[in-house]
Amino acid sequence: MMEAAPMDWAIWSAPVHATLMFVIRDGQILLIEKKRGLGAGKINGPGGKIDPGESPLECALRETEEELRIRVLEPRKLGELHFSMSDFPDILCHVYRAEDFTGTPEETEEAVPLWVPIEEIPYERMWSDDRFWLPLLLMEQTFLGRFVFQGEELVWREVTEGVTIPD
Ligand SMILES: COc1nc(N)nc2c1ncn2[C@H]1C[C@H](O)[C@@H](COP(=O)(O)OP(=O)(O)OP(=O)(O)O)O1
Repeated sequence: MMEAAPMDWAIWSAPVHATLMFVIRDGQILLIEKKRGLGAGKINGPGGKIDPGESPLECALRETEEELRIRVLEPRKLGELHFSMSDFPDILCHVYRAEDFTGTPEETEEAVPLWVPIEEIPYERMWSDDRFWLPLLLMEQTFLGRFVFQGEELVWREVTEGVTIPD
């Protein structure tokens, strides 16, 4: 892991904005096995890219409904992830947590739902940044994560907790 940031985050901006949604209930977290798109084959939360004219919250709700057929209730934004990528446009990702939803998670063309005990989160099957911020979301702490990837290898990271997160 490099010591100094390999880029100037003060002037960084992302061409792609996206979302992730994590539902936590009864000591378990609702994850997906992603069937297509960026990160296909990995375990992640439901989510996706923000459409033109859509707010981050609207996107997180829409993507969760499209991928799992559930409607999340009272989500809270807890974090932001800034990804500098080598072979994909950079991404700013808004991260939400919720405890309740309507409907029953079901497999779709995009995702397979997975309920996992929070002590058994399969980080080895997830993007390698996740282990550095998902524990904060589980503790209901806010966070700003900045990550530099070369391909799928995480080469630099910085995670700040307890920050004020914009909507
Ligand atoms: C680089 O590290 C990442 N880590 C994590 N945890 N999640 C990531 C990372 N990079 C992207 N993501 C998330 C953000 C989004 O939820 C998805 C990517 O969105 P996707 O490409 O699937 O967007 P859709 O709009 O659903 O796809 P289509 O364009 O195919 O409709 O991954």
